[in-house]
Amino acid sequence: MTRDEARAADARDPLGGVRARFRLPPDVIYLDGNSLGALPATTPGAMAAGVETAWGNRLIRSWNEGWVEAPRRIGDRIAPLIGAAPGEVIACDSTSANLYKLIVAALRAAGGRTTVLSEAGNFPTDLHVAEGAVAAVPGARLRVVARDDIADALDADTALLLLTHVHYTSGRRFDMAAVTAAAHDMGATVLWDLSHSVGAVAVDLNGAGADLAVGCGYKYLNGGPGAPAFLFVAERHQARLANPLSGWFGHAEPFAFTDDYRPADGIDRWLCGTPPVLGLMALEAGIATFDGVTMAALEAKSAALFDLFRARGEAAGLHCITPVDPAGRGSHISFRHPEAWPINSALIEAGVIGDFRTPDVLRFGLTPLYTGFEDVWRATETLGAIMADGRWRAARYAEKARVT
Ligand SMILES: Cc1ncc(COP(=O)(O)O)c(C=O)c1O
Ligand SMILES: Nc1c(O)cccc1C(=O)C[C@H](N)C(=O)O
Repeated sequence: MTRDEARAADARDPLGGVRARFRLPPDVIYLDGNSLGALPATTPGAMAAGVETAWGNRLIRSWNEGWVEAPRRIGDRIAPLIGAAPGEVIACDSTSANLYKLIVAALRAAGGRTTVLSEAGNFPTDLHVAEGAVAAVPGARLRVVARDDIADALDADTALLLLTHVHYTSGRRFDMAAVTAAAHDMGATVLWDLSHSVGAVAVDLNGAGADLAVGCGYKYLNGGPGAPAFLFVAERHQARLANPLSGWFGHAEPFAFTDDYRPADGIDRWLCGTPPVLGLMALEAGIATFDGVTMAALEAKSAALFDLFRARGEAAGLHCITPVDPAGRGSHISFRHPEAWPINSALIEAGVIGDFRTPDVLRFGLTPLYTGFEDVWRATETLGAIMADGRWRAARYAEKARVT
């Protein structure tokens, strides 16, 4: 594809107009929306109004004017993006905290089964939180096996299978329906981490018979740094699972101010403390960037961006580690190169923002709401130039940053 052909592809892209829903700096090509989504154009105004009017003028009255329902309202807006029904999703806490709540709850309801099974190389917080969660449930243990050994490791003691749907480095995607069915055949519950899936690929939790899920608000949902996360509990599990973080916002009647804890019916019981209202405002504006956009359209564009990136990245001398089959991957593309760190640093200096994942992965987010074909063409042109002229060998690119 030539640059003109990339421009032509942008001109006929049905999602081309959606880019205007974002404020992107003109001097960079942003390919890290899989880690921190771009700023939606409406977010500054929504936040300013929320601060000045709702907080500044309406003050505490705002709790009854939309604030207290925000976790549930926003959960219901996330639901269609992940194949969930209204009342099955709530926006709250961080992904890590939501993992803890659901892992402990699932273990306590597992009828004597004691094992949480997960994948070696899963996103660290999933394994770290699982380690802490099993320590909180007497007799429970965490078993971590290689991806290819998961099916065989499911057994009569598996209480919970904890997997990340789209892997954060390789981008490999599990077949949610098949894995869920295999776990159910063994009598286990499944908890899916959708952090790299929500807003990136079509997810059909109920179609797959999924039990539990969590996911991030600040990546493809464009909710802003540290945005509230979300959790999903299938309707059929809602009455039997208890939130171990039994805070007052998950109480049936928080404002009855009782000494005893009585959980709310339905998804509201997964709240713990006072919702972070300002963060929820930004998350709501982020989710609105999906209005009128189908996941099928996003997936189709992501696949086309991927093909262009892969061909030109490999031509530049990098080895693509993300599966070629669109059904087997998410919406980012990763390459392996022993000098991934300095190459990524040189790219950032040249205005192409992707990221590095230890030890040797270069990762680029393809976010079809605001990434175009010419962006990919220019980014890979820059990558090719950096590889050809070897500028990444300069000493300054070797310096490590605190956050990668
Ligand atoms: C798979 C996965 N789970 C969880 C998280 C993050 O969790 P938290 O938002 O609690 O830091 C990330 C990214 O940070 C992730 O990639
Ligand atoms: N949450 C992050 C942060 O606070 C700082 C830097 C990066 C992140 C990320 O989201 C990392 C991301 N989950 C990943 O897949 O690598």
